[in-house]
Amino acid sequence: MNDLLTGLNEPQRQAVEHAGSPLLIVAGAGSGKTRVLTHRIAYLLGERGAHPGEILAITFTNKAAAEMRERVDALIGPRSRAMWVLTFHSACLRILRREAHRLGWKQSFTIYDTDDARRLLTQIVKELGLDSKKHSPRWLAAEISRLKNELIGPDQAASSADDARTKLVADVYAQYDERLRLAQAVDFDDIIGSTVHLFRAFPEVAKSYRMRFRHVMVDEYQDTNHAQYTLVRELVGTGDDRAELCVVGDADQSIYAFRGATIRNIIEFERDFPDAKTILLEQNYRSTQTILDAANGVIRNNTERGREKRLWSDEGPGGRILGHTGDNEHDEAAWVAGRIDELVDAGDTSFGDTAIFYRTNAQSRAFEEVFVRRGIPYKVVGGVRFYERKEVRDMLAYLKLTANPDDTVSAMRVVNNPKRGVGDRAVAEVEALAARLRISFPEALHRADESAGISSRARPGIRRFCEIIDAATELAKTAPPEEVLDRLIADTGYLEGLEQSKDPQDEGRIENLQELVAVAHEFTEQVVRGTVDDDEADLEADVPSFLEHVALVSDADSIPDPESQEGGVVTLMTLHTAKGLEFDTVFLTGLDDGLFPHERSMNKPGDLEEERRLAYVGLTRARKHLHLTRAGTRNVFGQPEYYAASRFLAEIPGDLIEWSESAPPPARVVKSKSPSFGQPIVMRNSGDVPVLDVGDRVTHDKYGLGRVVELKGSGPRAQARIDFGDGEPKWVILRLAPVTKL
Ligand SMILES: Nc1ncnc2c1ncn2[C@@H]1O[C@H](COP(=O)(O)OP(=O)(O)OP(=O)(O)O)[C@@H](O)[C@H]1O
Ligand SMILES: [Mg+2]
Repeated sequence: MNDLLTGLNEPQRQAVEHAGSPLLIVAGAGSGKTRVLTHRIAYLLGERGAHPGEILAITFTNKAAAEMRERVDALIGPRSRAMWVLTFHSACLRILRREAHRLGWKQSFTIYDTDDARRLLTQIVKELGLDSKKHSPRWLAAEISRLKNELIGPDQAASSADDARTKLVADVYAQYDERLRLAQAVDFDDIIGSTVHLFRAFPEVAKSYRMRFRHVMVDEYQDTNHAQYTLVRELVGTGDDRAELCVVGDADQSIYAFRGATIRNIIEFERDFPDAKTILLEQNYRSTQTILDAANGVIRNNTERGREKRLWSDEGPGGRILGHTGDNEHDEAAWVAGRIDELVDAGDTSFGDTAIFYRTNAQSRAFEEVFVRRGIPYKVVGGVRFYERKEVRDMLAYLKLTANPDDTVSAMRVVNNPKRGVGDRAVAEVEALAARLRISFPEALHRADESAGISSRARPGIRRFCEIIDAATELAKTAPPEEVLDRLIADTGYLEGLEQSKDPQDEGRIENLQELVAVAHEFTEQVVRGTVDDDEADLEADVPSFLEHVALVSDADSIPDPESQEGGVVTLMTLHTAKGLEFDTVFLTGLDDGLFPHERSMNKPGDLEEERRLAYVGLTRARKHLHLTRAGTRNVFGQPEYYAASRFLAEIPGDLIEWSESAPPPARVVKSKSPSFGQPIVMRNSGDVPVLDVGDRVTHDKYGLGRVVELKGSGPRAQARIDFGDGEPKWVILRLAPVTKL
């Protein structure tokens, strides 16, 4: 059989070979959907004569995109560069940058993230004289986002508004839209919506992309919203010249309803493409049957489901799922840590192949504390992100102004930060000037000197601010982003302020700024080396490209590579981030009713079903060792709160789970080096890690005699791969494993 088709089962092979009509692959978790996409790309290139430039593959995160590219790279080599393997947002941005002029935009338009957008809304709420408690910017942002995801513009929102609430939203939306435009900025939803608009307003542009991308593929299709779906339809077309489309998804894993994702997309797919072929994949290659049975037991309780699926696995039943109810969250975390040590110790898993999932970011803390104490290497994905820190955002605001002189939100953020005598009153005066001349706020700052309406006390500060921005803008024309940042950090006096501060936190802030410069430097290096994306990316080592890179960073991008360090690190993340990933060992934690399912979701059946899908996603990430834990009692604002067991636990057939009592976690006791002493000794400390060479003969308390075949790491990280004569040699961490040299 063809090389590109080996390692695929029959329906997978069909999906890879299918040509012509649109293809929909709906299949459960771990059935090889992503694998099919990757092989399909390779097959298109290798067998069907497609050029890499004709391929557009959409994945959900930048990280997934990088992985897919890597796999294709391994299959076909550097030719893969010309493919577009991107998220919806990166692909649309790339298109928008090229076509900006058609929409009357400057090419250097700015992206407003959630925080920027909320600031702008706060400002609008204030200006419209609304009560921000009753109409919170957060709520308004969600309402506007919902409209945008449905491709409803401000005019349409206004004309269909029929009560006070919808009218108010429409008013704010119109203002918001205008202000974005004035600031030459787009929010995340606009990135998609404007691309759809571009294709609709300029059919010839749509056609040129359709002629270019003859093969369009979308992973995690269940999480696309209406705007994204429409984009795909516009791009692929429905006429004679339509491109080949292949989408893969699982309705049971749809977990982004709050971002407008809807199962409707699968129904619409079959309506818009009546000749679409649907392929089902039923064999799961990831998990043991026990894990699948548990996942099926849970998801079965949802009424809103796609097709009935009968997922099965060839992996055998595997071990039982282990459950633990802690006395509190610290006990829960300690049990998890104990269990990780136990598994790693026995050579049954590595840190890098272990993940901890929870419902909300705040839950990571208890785990971090115990991991630090026990020396378990770990990484928390998400949480308070680097780019959300105040000092980082401040500097990025300065940087954004060098790329886009009309960026109002950024200018308002930093015009008096560090303080330079431009107080609230002066800001209001400049705003009034901007409104009078219908220009952006930063432009009004530049014209403050000509206007009588600006108080003279604020003028020197405004002038200084404009000088700093102008000088950096000039520099940005030729210098890489890290140099511009360096200059800004110095010119603004921001660093000086932090250095002179007595606040101990400010030291950390200085480090964060250094880190930001380092990130920019790394970005430049990557671009120069050409490792970032392809030759067609229009990507340069300049400020706009760097800002775009920063704007599109997502939590999932920082998921550590299992191979990145010796033995890797345990990954902690929310369930939402876990989508599409797999790990040998999984701990699904915090299974307390009110926490998971989240209490906000408990009154609405639709929301509860979404939580259940989230549980299904979590359960199906595990290959071999699945653990379910809860705390029962948790500290909430310093008070113990009692929780009942998550209702999802009761949905898992009882005989699949082996519960341990809320006893202290098994003490880490390692048997004596020489079993004949029979006396347990406490865990090795790093002092007595045995020094081994390849070829040495050893004895392991559990596995018996073995021979060292490979070594890596040193000190407490030293690991040995030992052949015990019973199949694959096992990796053990010498600090932990009961191994003695003979
Ligand atoms: N035919 C096959 N033979 C061997 N292994 C396979 C086969 N198909 C898939 N796998 C493996 O099964 C695992 C799950 O595959 P993949 O991640 O593609 O599934 P998925 O359907 O995309 O899952 P999810 O719904 O979680 O995104 C991967 O490790 C993959 O390499
Ligand atoms: Mg997948």
